[in-house]
Amino acid sequence: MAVVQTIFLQCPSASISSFSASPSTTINRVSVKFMVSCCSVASPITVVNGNVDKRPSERDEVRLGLPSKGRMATDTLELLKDCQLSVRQVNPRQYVAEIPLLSNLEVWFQRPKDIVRKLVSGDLDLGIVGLDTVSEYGQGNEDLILVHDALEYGDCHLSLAIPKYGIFENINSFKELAQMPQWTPERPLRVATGFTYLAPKFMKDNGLKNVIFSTADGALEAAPAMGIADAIVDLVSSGTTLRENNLKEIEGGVILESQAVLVASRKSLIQRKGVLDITHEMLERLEAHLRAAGQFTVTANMRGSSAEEVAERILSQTSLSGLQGPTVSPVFGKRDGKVTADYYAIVICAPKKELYKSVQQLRAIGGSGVLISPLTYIFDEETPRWRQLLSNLGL
Ligand SMILES: Nc1ncnc2c1ncn2[C@@H]1O[C@H](COP(=O)(O)OP(=O)(O)OP(=O)(O)O)[C@@H](O)[C@H]1O
Ligand SMILES: O=P(O)(O)OC[C@H]1O[C@H](OP(=O)(O)OP(=O)(O)O)[C@H](O)[C@@H]1O
Ligand SMILES: [Mg+2]
Repeated sequence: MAVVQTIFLQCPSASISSFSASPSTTINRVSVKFMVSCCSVASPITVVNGNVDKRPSERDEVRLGLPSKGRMATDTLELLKDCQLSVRQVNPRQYVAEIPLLSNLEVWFQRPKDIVRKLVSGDLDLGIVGLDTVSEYGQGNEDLILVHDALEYGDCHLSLAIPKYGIFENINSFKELAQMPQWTPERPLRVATGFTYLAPKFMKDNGLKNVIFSTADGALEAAPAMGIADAIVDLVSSGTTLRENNLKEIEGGVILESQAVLVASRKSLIQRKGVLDITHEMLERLEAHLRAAGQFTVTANMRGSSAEEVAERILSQTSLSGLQGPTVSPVFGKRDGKVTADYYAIVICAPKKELYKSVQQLRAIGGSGVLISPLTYIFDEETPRWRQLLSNLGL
């Protein structure tokens, strides 16, 4: 008969990967139950005869992890607010909050990397973080599913950068860097990075063997000038930090393009009650908002002999097609005692980028009184990402 033991580990930043494997190798025919207490959230992992129990922890609430600090934190709350999913947090030091519109959902504010770790461990069901964080801390774990891969903020890329000066002056591509005779087993290329999974993987995948890595939490860009490293792998967005530190990116040196994403645990989506429904609603709202954010509603009046004739004129112009096509409605007036429609009101959606072009095209075909208003949401019949998610889950 199996013996079950419970051990409590108290660790401020416990990650499952740091300890889950070792006990299972030494304990045979004995079940050990660890309680990992981390930021006041405790969840059991049961190791039965060497196998980690992957059942979701016992709780009824669905948990969404949001960044507690850093540049992603405010933008994430703003995006949710724009989707009418405002987060209610009693005070900023409280790590648990709610979205009143989504009952049975708990919001947990966590560091981005801990959101990914807790999705993997089953302590969170959903999370919003940068793709770079999912890739670095998720390490290709198949339990992590990207529900929405482009939330349109937090844009940056993970890149290899080298000095502009010295032996690197004429090196402009990864290939040239890899072929430099300087890198040998005795004197490898020294790379400083906080991305200790993605950076070595990239080097290995691209065949650069003579390389070693050092890690630091911030201000990596200083490492080459300090003589600690030859190159760095770090996030770049405006490129200012690299420029100010005399570093350059090289062709073939981009490891990952990143922006904020909505990520979920596959296990939670399939097994935990309520997760799929909440995910569906969040996805619909996010898609509807993000689609609308790029468009304006344009209304105008046009003289015409029939709705079809007006529609034909509109459809002859490339920037005026709208979502499904223009809405054309008669505007009735009285002429010689008879009710007639000499004018038609038209409503279309136009991409923000093409706004002025749309107005010019409308004028060219006889449009007048052109009104432009912001669009809040565009709900389609079904979001393609939802269909994709269901098929990914085999549902
Ligand atoms: N310069 C940048 N511009 C845009 N987005 C960025 C930039 N740097 C990072 N990000 C995105 O924001 C996320 C959070 O980065 P941020 O630096 O704010 O927090 P952090 O790295 O967790 O904290 P810290 O830098 O204090 O360790 C990153 O994972 C990335 O997705
Ligand atoms: O291309 P840029 O717009 O200059 O941005 C890039 C910088 O932004 C991030 O640093 P952050 O501001 O998060 O500071 P950190 O080094 O303390 O993480 C990143 O680590 C780069 O250093
Ligand atoms: Mg940072």
